[in-house]
Amino acid sequence: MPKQIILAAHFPGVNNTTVWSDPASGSHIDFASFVHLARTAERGRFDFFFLAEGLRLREQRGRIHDLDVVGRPDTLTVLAALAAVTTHLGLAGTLNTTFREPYELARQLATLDHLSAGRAAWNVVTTSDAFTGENFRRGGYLDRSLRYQRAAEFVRVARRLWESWPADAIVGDRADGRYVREADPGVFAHHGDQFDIAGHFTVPRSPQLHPVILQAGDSPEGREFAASSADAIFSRHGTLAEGREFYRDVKARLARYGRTPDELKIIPGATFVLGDTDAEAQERAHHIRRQQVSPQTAILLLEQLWNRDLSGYDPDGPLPVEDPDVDAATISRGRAGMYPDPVGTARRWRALAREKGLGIRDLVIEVTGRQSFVGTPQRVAEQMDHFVQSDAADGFILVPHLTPGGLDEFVDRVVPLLQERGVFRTEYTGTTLREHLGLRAARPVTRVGAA
Ligand SMILES: Cc1cc2nc3c(=O)[nH]c(=O)nc-3n(C[C@H](O)[C@H](O)[C@H](O)COP(=O)(O)O)c2cc1C
Repeated sequence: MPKQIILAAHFPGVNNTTVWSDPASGSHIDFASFVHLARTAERGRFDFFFLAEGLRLREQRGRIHDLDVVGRPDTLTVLAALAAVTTHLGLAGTLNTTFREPYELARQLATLDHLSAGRAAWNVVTTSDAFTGENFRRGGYLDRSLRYQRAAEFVRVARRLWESWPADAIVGDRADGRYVREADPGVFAHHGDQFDIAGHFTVPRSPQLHPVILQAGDSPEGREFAASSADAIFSRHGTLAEGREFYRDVKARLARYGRTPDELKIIPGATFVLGDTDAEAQERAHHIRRQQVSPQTAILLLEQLWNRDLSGYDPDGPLPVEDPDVDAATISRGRAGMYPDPVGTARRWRALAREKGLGIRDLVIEVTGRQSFVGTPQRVAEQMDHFVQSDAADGFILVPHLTPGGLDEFVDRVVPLLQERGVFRTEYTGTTLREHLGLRAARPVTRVGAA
C-alpha cells in the first residue's frame, strides 16, 4: 500500500509569493476570501487549512514594506468563523509561544476544538524578535536561546490544561442537581521556570483532547522540540535531496522520546504551477516569478541581504560592488529567516550574475524561491507522489500565489489524479483532524492536578 499524501491549504501570506497585484486577486481580509479557499480545500478532501502569523508589520528602511500584502485579521477569530462553514477540514493556526500565556491560548484552542468538533491544530512558533515584542507588555524580553525552553514548557502546560477535565466530568444529573461528577473539575498546578500558575481550567475536555500540534523552526533546537512534542512539522525543505535529509534527521530523533516515525509527519510548504503542456506551465511559472519579483521588489530583496540603501540602483543593472554592511543595525525588520552569511552569499550572487550575465532583477528571480512543482496536472501529480513515496515528505502545505482562487485548478485537475493513483482519499473517513492525518488518538500524559 503506497503512503497516503497529506495536503493542506496555506492562505496566501504577507511575502512576495502572494501576487496581490494580479487582476484575478481578491481581498485578503474579507471573510468571503477565507471561505472560498477553505471550501475549495474541503471540496478537494484536504486535511487542513492553514494560517501563518505575523504580529508586527514588516518595515524596510523605516517604512512599512507595502510592496507585499500588509495587514491581516486575527488567526483564531478567522478559524472559529471557518469552523461554522466547513465540516471536515482541519483548522490550523500559527500562534507563537513567546508573547502569549498558556492558560489563555489553551482555552482558545480547546474552544476551537469544541466549535469544530475536533478539527483544531496549532502551529507552534517562537518568534523571539524584540521588534515584534514591542507590541506586547514584556517587549522583546526573551533571549533567543530561551525561546524553545519556553515553547516546550508552554506546550507541556497546555496539554496539562487540556487534560485537566476528565472525559466523563459532566454528569448533568437533574435528579441530584449535580452538574459535574467531581467537586474539582479542571484543577491544575504548574510551577516551572517560565510559568507559575494554578487554578481551574474553564473549558471541559475537547474532542481531540490535544489539538494537533505542528512546529515550524529549523534549528537543531527546533527539530528536537518537534521530535519531543509535535505531531507534524511545517518545513521549508523543497528539493528531493534536502527533503530526504531533513526527513531522515528528524525521524531519527523520535526514538529518544519513545516515539515511532509515523507519530511525526513532515509537511513542507510547496508551490505549484499548472499548464496544458509542460511548456505552457513553464511559461506561466516564468510569468508568475516576474510578478513576484517586480523591479522594486528586486531592489528591496537585495537590500535585505546587503543591509544598505540600494534605491539608486537600476533593477536591470549590475549588483553592488561593495559587500553587505554586517555591522549596521538591520534595515529590514519583522522578517524571519534572513541570510546567515551575508558577505559569502553576496559574493556567490555576484559570481552567478557575472557567469550568467544577469542584472539585479533576473538574479533575484534566479536565487530566491522558485515554484516546487511545475507542469501538466499529470506531471505534478507524479512528482508529488514520488516526493512522498521517496520519504522526502509525508505531504505538503500548498501555498497558492493568488487569493482566493489559487487552489481551484489544483483541486479540479491534480487531486483526481492523486486519487486515481491511490495515494489520496476520495472521501473523508474520519471526523477529527487527528484521524485525517493518521495520528492515534491523544492520550493523557499527566496526572490530573499533578504539579
Ligand atoms: C516553514 C516555516 C514557517 C514559519 N512560519 C512562521 C509564521 O507564520 N510566523 C512566525 O512568527 N514565525 C514563523 N516561522 C519562524 C519560526 O517560528 C522560528 O522563529 C524561526 O524559524 C527561527 O527558529 P529556528 O532558528 O528554529 O529556525 C516559520 C518557520 C518556518 C521554518
